[in-house]
Formats: sequence, C-alpha cells, structure tokens
Amino acid sequence: MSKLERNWQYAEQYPAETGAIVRARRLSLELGIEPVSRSVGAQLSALAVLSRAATVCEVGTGVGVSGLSLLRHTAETTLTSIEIEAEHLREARGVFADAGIPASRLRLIEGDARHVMPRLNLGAYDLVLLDADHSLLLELFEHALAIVRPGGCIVVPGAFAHGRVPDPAARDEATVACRDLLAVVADSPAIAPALSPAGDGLLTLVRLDG
Ligand SMILES: C[S@@+](CC[C@H](N)C(=O)[O-])C[C@H]1O[C@@H](n2cnc3c(N)ncnc32)[C@H](O)[C@@H]1O
Repeated sequence: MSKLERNWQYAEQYPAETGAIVRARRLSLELGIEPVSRSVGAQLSALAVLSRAATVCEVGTGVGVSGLSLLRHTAETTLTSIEIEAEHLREARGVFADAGIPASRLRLIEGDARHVMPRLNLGAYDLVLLDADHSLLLELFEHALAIVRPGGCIVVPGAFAHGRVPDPAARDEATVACRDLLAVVADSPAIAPALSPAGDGLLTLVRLDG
C-alpha cells in the first residue's frame, strides 16, 4: 500500500460515528445505496457547524447517513431532503426517528430534485448537499447555486466518480458531468472551490458575495 493510500485509509477510519449513523450505514449498504464515507460524514458535520447552518438542503437522502451527519452537532439546523425513491425515504424516516431527530427539524420531500429544487426559496439555504445521480450534476448545481445564500456552500461527495475523473480514458456520462462541473467552478468568479480526496472526492463550493 502506498503512503497516499495509507493516509486515505487512516482518514476514513479515524472519525467515530454515532450508533444511529452506524446503523444507517449498515442499512444503506444492505439496500445497495452508497452512503457518504466516514470521513465525508465527519466533514459534513463540521461544515454544518462552521457555516452556522440553520437551513440545509440535501439532494439524495438515501436512508439518511449524510442527513444524520449534517444534523449531528447542530441543534438548530433544519434539513430539507429530497429523494426520488419512495422506499428509500420510508427507510430514512425510520432512521431519523431512531436517531431521535424531531420532525420539526426535517422536511423530507419525495420527488425528482430537478423538479423540486426550482420550487425552493432562492438564496435561503446555508448549505446544499448534492448526492444524487451524478449525470444530473450540472443541472442540479445550477439549482443549488440559486438556493444557496452568498457565503453559503454547495457540497458534492463522489466528485471523483469512483476514481474515474482523473482517468482520461473514462468517458461515461457521470464522469464527464463531474469533470464538467470541476471545470466550470474552477473558472467561476462567483465560486471558491476546494477539492479534497476524502471518500471518493469531496468538492466544496463556497458561493461568493455579489
Ligand atoms: C448516493 S445515494 C445518497 C446517499 C445519502 N446521501 C447518504 O449518504 O446516505 C443517492 C440517492 O439519490 C437518489 N436520487 C437519484 N436521482 C435522484 C433525483 N433526480 N432526485 C432525487 N433523488 C435522486 C437515489 O434514489 C439515492 O437514494
């Protein structure tokens, strides 16, 4: 194993998770849903605190690993989470209840994010997580940019598309969409981008003022 691989593995094993997150992660894997990794979950928890997030929007609830991570250290945060699969959302409701998250902190919306996001309030969210179908990434990013407040951030786990983004031979739709988003934000005067190798790549995009 190379030094970089050892570093990555160490970072993934380092953070402790709550019992509820461990159970949600297990359920997620049983159902074939890919949750955010442990280090990405920890970074989401920290980002929610750092950005003093009162309002968070998540696209791709899964069964709630990322949602629980976002709510972990912030008693005041409310989470709007959008999920296209009714079965995933049903399981997620059980997961949030099991974790003791009050219903007043949650707005779980069943639907296609491409249709739901345009109905959300503009500039109203402190943090937006995009963790759905990566082939939709550019479209979802445009919606996310509209609903995040200036100074708020958009977070994209899986930004390496299972390690394919750095491989020039990989040309599948999701990989190309990730590459296109990385190129768009690298040149944008409206965004401060940061790409970390956590998990399968964690892209954090801060919306600049003005
Ligand atoms: C990678 S999983 C999300 C995992 C979750 N964020 C977690 O960490 O536990 C992606 C989820 O996005 C959902 N999804 C896919 N396309 C979607 C869309 N257009 N709108 C809303 N949800 C979508 C899938 O059903 C799936 O549950």
